[in-house]
Order: sequence, then structure tokens, then C-alpha cells
Amino acid sequence: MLTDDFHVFDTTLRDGAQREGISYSVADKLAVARLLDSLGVGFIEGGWPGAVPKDTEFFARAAQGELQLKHATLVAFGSTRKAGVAVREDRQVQALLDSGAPVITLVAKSDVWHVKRALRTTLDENLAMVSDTVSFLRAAGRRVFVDCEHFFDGYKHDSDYGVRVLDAAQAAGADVGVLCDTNGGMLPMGIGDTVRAVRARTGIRLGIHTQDDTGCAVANTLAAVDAGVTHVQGTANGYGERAGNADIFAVLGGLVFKMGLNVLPEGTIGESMRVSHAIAEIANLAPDTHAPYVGSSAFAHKAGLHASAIKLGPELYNHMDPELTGNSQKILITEMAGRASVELKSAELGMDVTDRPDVVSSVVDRVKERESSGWSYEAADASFELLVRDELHTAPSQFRLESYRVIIDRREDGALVTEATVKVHAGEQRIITTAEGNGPVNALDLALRSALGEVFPRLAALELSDYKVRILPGKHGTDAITRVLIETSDKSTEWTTVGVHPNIIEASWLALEDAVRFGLLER
Ligand SMILES: CC(=O)SCCNC(=O)CCNC(=O)[C@H](O)C(C)(C)COP(=O)(O)OP(=O)(O)OC[C@H]1O[C@@H](n2cnc3c(N)ncnc32)[C@H](O)[C@@H]1OP(=O)(O)O
Ligand SMILES: CC(=O)C(=O)O
Repeated sequence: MLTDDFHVFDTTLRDGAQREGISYSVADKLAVARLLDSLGVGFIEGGWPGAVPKDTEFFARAAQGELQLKHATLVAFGSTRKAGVAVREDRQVQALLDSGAPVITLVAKSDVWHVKRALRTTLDENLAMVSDTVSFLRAAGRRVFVDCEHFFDGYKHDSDYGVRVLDAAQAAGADVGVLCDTNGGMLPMGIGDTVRAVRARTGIRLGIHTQDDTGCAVANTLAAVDAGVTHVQGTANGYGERAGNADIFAVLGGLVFKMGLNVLPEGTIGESMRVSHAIAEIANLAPDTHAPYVGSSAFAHKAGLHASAIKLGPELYNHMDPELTGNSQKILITEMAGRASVELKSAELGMDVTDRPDVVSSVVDRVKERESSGWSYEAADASFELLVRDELHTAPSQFRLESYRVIIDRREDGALVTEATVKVHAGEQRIITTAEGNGPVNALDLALRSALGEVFPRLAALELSDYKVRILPGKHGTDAITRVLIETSDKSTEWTTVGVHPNIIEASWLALEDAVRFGLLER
């Protein structure tokens, strides 16, 4: 059941778009709004119509039916009327009405410094700007929320003035007075104290809007809820001006799982990870793999000691069930792995090694020994699976390399011709093939597939989809070594393999050989 009338207010499309590097098209904004709606937030602030042309178009297209929201109400953002201008004459306020949005958020100055130095007007005129604009919009049938800019700094400069702004907003018909930590300089203790003090002095519903300049935006938001606010603002993945805003996924995780507040419709919080990653894609930013609740590493365990406890109960090292936000637990196999890590990872990959302590021990030893010379299984599950299967003797012998040769012919006219020859044994056959490619790895890949294609027809479906090289510094007195990661897909699944060697061609071959071996496994 929903916690009565708690507001989850998302401003990804307004304050989130103020992040350096983000520039949404109108189609992007519509797509982000649909994603946020599927998360079940109550309000989506779509932008500032009349100030930003794309935002004006966004609201127009939403009003024409391009945005059918199931859960959320659309909100337009703008400022109070200008000082010395009648509200009816203020084109920016008119644009808010023209947007058709049923809810308007007005940004208002609530810090005497800002009124005097930024607006360059009187304290009374600023109060009139708030009440005139709220009354005007209310008379036109809109709900109004008032974002009190710099509220917390303002409270230090003059603890009465911000409360007068809130009272003016309420008297004119605003529903919510949002206390904004606009400069993001607050810490949770100060937020809690101020919210409690202000609650005792005003009757309007209070909200919170925090920026992350001290790295405390989420904590500040939760502290404000603890102190009594019932309206929280945040943005997807914490996008926003400067260091960003409160990350809505972390705020929701805190409210729902830690504070027991059912602020979303039944089941929608399980969409968190999907929505977070999809919005990152649209913003053209890589998802933060370490983001709380929704990062792909948020429940990844590397340390052997952690894995040994997780084997007995996942709750011993997970603060919650990862699946509740659509995430999953991962066990990482590295030099820090122990026996439990190998058992859990093998189980994750569908191999039961619990009654094979000998295999577990030798896998642990091989992983540690290989990792010390540059191998890394952390991102190469397929190579790890082959290693375990080799120890279990459950990997079929599909083919055996006799030799390969790669020739790169750089001609006088600049043309480069790369040719690879492989000699392999498959069953009773010895097969020799040569292929040209656009580089040595491509030529080797083509030659190997052409050699094995007739024996293993399913090879035709395999595609080498990514190839990453990392040069690792050598140990004292030795050359650098190369680590190659190859990602392969067969249209239904993808897998990653690793190869390590001082010679880049051999490192590539080792990763390629594992990629093909894994692709030919019966799974
Ligand atoms: C804390 C926040 O994040 S609030 C959101 C801020 N977002 C944005 O600014 C993005 C969109 N902004 C814009 O497109 C432009 O800045 C506009 C269209 C709003 C205004 O542009 P311009 O008219 O060229 O003015 P400019 O940005 O230089 O200055 C803002 C004006 O609004 C006034 N103003 C600032 N805050 C307020 C307010 N809360 N209420 C009324 N007027 C305000 C300023 O005093 C200044 O007035 P002036 O023109 O008389 O000096
Ligand atoms: C309104 C807003 O974005 C702020 O005060 O930070």
C-alpha cells in the first residue's frame, strides 16, 4: 500500500539536464519521461517552457498525446514573476500556463542575500512576486509547488525570511514549499535541525531538494524525510548541475527498503536498475557500475572471505536482496578468491563442484598463479568456466592446434595485406586453411572458422563482437605483457574470454581459442 500522499518528484529532465555534457533531444525527453513513469514516480518535472525551446516543444508534444503517463503527473518549471512586472504581463509566467502542465513548480528566492544582491529588489517585493505568481496560477486551475532557492543558506542569514516566503506561498494557495540546498553545501545534521525548526513555524507541506556538492545529497534528503518532509526531489543517477542532485534510485532505496515507506506503486521499484541504465544510455553516459542499488557492481563480491560467508547466507554480506531493485549478486574470480568464491561462481555458471574439493583447490591455485602473471578472470566468465571444466574433465576435446602463422605484408603503395594460416586437428582430420583479414586477429579468426566450419556448422553463427587490449607492465627485468579480452556472441548469448602473453598475437590467439571452444560447448 502506498504511504499516504508522499510525493516522489523527479527532476531528471529539468535539473538533471543542467549537468555538463547532457543535451537531450525532445524525443529523448519523451523517452526518459516514459521510463520514469514506469518506475512509478508521482511527478515528472519536464523542463522550463518559455525559457528553453526544446522544453516548450516537449510540453506541446506531451499535450498532443505523445506522452501517456500511467502513474506520474507532468510538472512545468519556471520562476516567479520578475520584480516590478505585473504577473499578467510576464511572458515567462504565461508560458507556464501555455505549457498545459497541471502542476507548476516556481523557483523563488528565500535568502535575503539573493533578494538584495541577485534580484536587486526589496524583501517585500520578492514576497509579492511569490504570492502574485502563485495566486495567478491557482486562479487558472494549476497546482503550485514553490522551490525555495538557497533556503538553508538563507536560514543562516535571516531565519525569519524563508519562513515568510513559505507562508506567502501557502496563503496564495501553493501545496508544497520545497526547501532547496541550492549550493549543495549542507550536511545531514544541519538539514535535520533546520527542517525540524521550520516545520514548527509553518503549516505548508514541506519538500526537499538537495545538490551533491558535499557528497551528501542522498543523505541530506533522507535526513529531511526523517525530520518530517513528505515531498522529495531527485534525478536519475544523480545527474544535475555541478556535482549533481540527489540520486532518485538511492533516495528510493533508502525510503522503501531502509525507512519502510511505500512511496511507489506495488512492484515498480524492481524496475530501478533497468530504468537507471536506460536513462544513462539516452543521456549518452556510461552507467555508473558502482552506483548503490542499481550499479552492476553494487552486489559484486571479490574477497574470498566475503564469498565464504555468502555461501552460508547471502544476507551476511548483502545489505538487501539485490533482486528487489532488479539487480543481482555477482561473485568475482580473481587473485582474492578462495574456495567458496570458486564454488559459488561455478554454481552461478551451472557447475556443481561442492563434492569435488580437489577440483576447487586446484582451480583456486591455478587462478591465483595465473592472476599473478597478468590473467584476469573477473570479466571473463567463459574462460573461467573452461578452466573449471578442464579440471573436471567435462570439456570435450573439440580441436587441437598444431600451429598457426601470421604474415603482414606492407607494400610500397601503403597497402597492407594480412594473412593467417592455421593447422588444426579435429577428430581424425588434420585441416590446413589460410585466410586474409583486416588485421592479424581477424585473419586468425577467419582461418580458424574456415578450418572448423565443416566439422562444426554452428560456428557460422559466432560473431566476434568486441576486442580489448591492455598492456601490463612487466615485472623487474621483463618485458610488458598483453592481456586481450574478446567478446563473442551467437545472437542469443554473449561471452567473454581472456588471453595473456608477452606477444599480442599469442594473447589474442589464446582468447580466440577459448571463445571458439566455449561457443562449441553444449549448453
Ligand atoms: C537553482 C536552479 O537551478 S533554478 C533553474 C535555473 N535554470 C536555468 O537558468 C535554465 C534556463 N534559463 C534560461 O533559459 C534563461 O536564464 C532565462 C530565459 C530564464 C532568463 O534569461 P534572461 O532573461 O536572458 O536573463 P538572465 O538569465 O541573464 O537573468 C535572469 C533574470 O531573472 C531574474 N531572476 C532570477 N531568479 C528569479 C526568480 N526566482 N524570480 C524572478 N526573477 C528571477 C534575475 O534577476 C534576472 O533578471 P534581470 O534580467 O532583470 O537581470
Ligand atoms: C530549484 C533548484 O534547482 C535549486 O534550488 O537547486
